[in-house]
Amino acid sequence: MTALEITGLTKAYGAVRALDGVDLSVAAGTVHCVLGENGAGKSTLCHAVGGSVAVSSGSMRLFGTPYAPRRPKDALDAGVAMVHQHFSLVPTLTVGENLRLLRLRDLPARLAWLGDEFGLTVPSGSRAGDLPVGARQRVEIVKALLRDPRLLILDEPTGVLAPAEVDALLGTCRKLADAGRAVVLVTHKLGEVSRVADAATVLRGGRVAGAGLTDLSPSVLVPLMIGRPADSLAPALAGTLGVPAADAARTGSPGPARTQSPENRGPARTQSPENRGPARTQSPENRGPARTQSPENRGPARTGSTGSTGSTGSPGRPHPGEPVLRMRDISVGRHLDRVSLDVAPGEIVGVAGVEGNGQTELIHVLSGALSPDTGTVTLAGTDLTRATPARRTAAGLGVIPEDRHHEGCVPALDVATNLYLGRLREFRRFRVLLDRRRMRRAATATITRHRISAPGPAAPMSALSGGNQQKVVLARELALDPLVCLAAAQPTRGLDVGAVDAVLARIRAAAASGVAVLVVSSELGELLALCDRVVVAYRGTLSAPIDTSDPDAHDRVAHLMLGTDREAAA
Ligand SMILES: Nc1ncnc2c1ncn2[C@@H]1O[C@H](COP(=O)(O)OP(=O)(O)OP(=O)(O)O)[C@@H](O)[C@H]1O
Repeated sequence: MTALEITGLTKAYGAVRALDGVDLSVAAGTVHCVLGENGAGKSTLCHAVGGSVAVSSGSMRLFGTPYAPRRPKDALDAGVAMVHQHFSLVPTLTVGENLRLLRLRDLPARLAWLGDEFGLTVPSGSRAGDLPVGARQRVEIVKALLRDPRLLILDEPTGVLAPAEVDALLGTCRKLADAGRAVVLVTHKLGEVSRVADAATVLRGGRVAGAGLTDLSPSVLVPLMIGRPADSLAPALAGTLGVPAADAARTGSPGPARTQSPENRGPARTQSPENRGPARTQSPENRGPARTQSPENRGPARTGSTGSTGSTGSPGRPHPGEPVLRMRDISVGRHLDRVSLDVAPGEIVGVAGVEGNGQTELIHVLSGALSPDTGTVTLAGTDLTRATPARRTAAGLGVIPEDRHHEGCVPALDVATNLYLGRLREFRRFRVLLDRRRMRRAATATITRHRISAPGPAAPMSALSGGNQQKVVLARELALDPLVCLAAAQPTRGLDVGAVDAVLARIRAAAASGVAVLVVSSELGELLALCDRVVVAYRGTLSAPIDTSDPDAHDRVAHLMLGTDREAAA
């Protein structure tokens, strides 16, 4: 039986054809993945099925019956539930209050059923806005499942989940499918596709590039998604794609080079030292200031040294440079307990950890969204502990927040303004007027350079796909002048594989030009490939830094993340 049959679906936003004659067939009892690069039309397709976007033409059938939802309620009544890319919880209400807004008569019984059947529980008494994004996402999933849908649509649900939560969610998808329901899952992670999908459809530029695919290997899917072969991507992407590093190694692709020179290319990172990419920082050639011509890398004179987070300089590493970012004794409520962290110019330090262990608060302290109870933040000797965002920007601190839809951009403003937020005075005319034409010209160049898929610089941010909104935030922070330190939370979350490749290269280029880089990520493989050192956030504390060239780095970090190192020590 076909659960969902879509024929010739078209949706135009002005000149942009978000969907252009899309056909899709999802069989009952299956999990069907929808893939494609940022802006390919995946969310628009989900919204059309979920009743929140009115299509221009085309038709749908749901379990054999004509289906044309005009609003989300029509979809819900027909048994279609959707988990959106952006959160829909009311942040000021508790989780329980949010769930009661659904007006389901037997809510406690349904919650108990979800707990028994899928192991899904929610912190009913917590304020939704206080939850880490992973927990919020879990509540969104519970909200959708409470309605016991025949068709569940999940638009990139796993980006914010910890590995164990991803496993649980994929298990839930499987159970639903095995019970005769159907699941449409949008994801950028090819590892998830091969684990859970029965079939996949790839969209490209609003059209179907591959329909009903059952060979779900990266070598088949990647070219359909981004128009170039899988082996053109760096193996550092293995973690992000969710494919085993060995898969990437088989493709023989270039290594996680810190610079673009061929000498710096190498094989995939695995746990054995032989398979490590080449020394990323040891040779002076790799550290050179290599200041590129792009505006992203303009900045003050830098040492180009790979510094240290302090305690554990490993043998063979160059003499660490003086840290430029110093966080000292930072405490935030019960989230951070006297945490200290240093990053030197040219160094990439990663913060690993299961979500909810203080990483979010660490970035909030850097962005100024949170004032620490104790401690100081200094950048190049300037105290920024309680500085305004404008002063942080002026000091050269770029911050890419975790929840960029709410914290990183202003959806109602145009793309150009979002690209230059905090720097608008550069485009002033006669001190007061904003020279929009000049700003939009500059924005157009940035849009092209960063391959942002947008109708133009004057388009509202809300018209961009999730991944492209993220690219705008990244482009803005990388373009700070000076850029002394970049703190990026989950910088590749929600990006397609080609964009992840480009973002990692940009972060490496920034470090190569002397920028101190702090990356918070739940992608352990990505952190190990990208960073010089990794510290692990666990229950509000940070571990001593682990050198990523240590052959045991992966295992050590994994143990620290789970707290099992303490058990072993005990
Ligand atoms: N409200 C809107 N107004 C104008 N254009 C829009 C609107 N919503 C989406 N678009 C455009 O439609 C196209 C498809 O967007 P969509 O969000 O469906 O992409 P996506 O495949 O989900 O991308 P991502 O992986 O980044 O989430 C994009 O070019 C986007 O800019």
